[in-house]
Amino acid sequence: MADIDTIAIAPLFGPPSPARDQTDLRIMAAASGVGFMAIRDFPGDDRLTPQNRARLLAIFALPETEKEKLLRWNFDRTKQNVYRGWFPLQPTAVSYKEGIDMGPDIADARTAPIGFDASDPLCEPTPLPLESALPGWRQAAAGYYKAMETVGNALLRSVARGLGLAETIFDADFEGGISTLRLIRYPLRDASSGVDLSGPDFSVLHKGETRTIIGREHADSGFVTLLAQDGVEGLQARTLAGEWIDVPPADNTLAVNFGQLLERWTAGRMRATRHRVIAPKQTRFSIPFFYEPRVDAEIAPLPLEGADPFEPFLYGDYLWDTATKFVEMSGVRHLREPRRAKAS
Ligand SMILES: O=C(O)CCC(=O)C(=O)O
Ligand SMILES: [Fe+2]
Repeated sequence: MADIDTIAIAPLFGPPSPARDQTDLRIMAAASGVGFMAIRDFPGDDRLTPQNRARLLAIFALPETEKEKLLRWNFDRTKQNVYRGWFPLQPTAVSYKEGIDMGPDIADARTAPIGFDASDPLCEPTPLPLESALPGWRQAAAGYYKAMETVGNALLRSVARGLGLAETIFDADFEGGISTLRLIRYPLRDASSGVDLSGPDFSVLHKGETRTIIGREHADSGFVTLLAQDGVEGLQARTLAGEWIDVPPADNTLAVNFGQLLERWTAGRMRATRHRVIAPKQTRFSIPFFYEPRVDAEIAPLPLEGADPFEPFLYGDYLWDTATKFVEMSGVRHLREPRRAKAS
């Protein structure tokens, strides 16, 4: 049975060394094999203590009226924001979760970072709770965002080296990136919500026990996802052989999976692994960080031997196409036109 490797990645933050080469190899093996790994031992890993996670997750304790102020347009037509902000529980959806999506503006007060386009919903500002409602929360979220960007950068270079490419090959595309920090709460599903939970969409057998699905099977769309689980199990990854394996939570550790963009970019050398969440016996929280390029990055074939060429595309166009298929983004697809017309 495939296992998920836990890799101490400190060597990635130092000069070239045999230990760094070894780390690159392990990351490459995880990315091209099961497509999941766990990482620990990196700058900012102290942000992943139970106490520091709790500071970010305190947003869920806000009164409903405060959370409603952060809703997106598809859930509240009086709002302007369509991409960033709050998504509420959708009782009849397979994914039973609520939360918030936050962009780079939470960590960088500059109004026009590189690649920024004010007319693009993918660059819109994040609606945030008032400082007085949650003192210190904004600062904690900004610090967390920056720490994850640093980890993402280090993985980016490791992936480049692992592919045998110049380690800086991706750098320019990620300067001014539009990564998303998401906070998720999965409450216990209300049995009286009118959904028949017995169907195969909604429940699976796990170690002889029937478990409800609360996070629908999917692959992430971006480059790499850095996921902090809050001590409660439930996350599962699908192996190449098609079996589901548990991705257990661990303090000061991030579960890492690779996204569809990376899979496409590397002609399948790195795997965008499908994953899902099955319901634990208590409320579950998680903190994914989707590490992403800038909105106007042109994704073009890499100089990889034997890789099939593809038509270059703009990251923003690809992201909109992919992201608007997720249930929390339903109904917004028509609000953004591709920035580059497809060659016909
Ligand atoms: O909650 C989790 O552990 C997984 C979340 C996830 O897969 C996602 O938000 O893309
Ligand atoms: Fe995911």
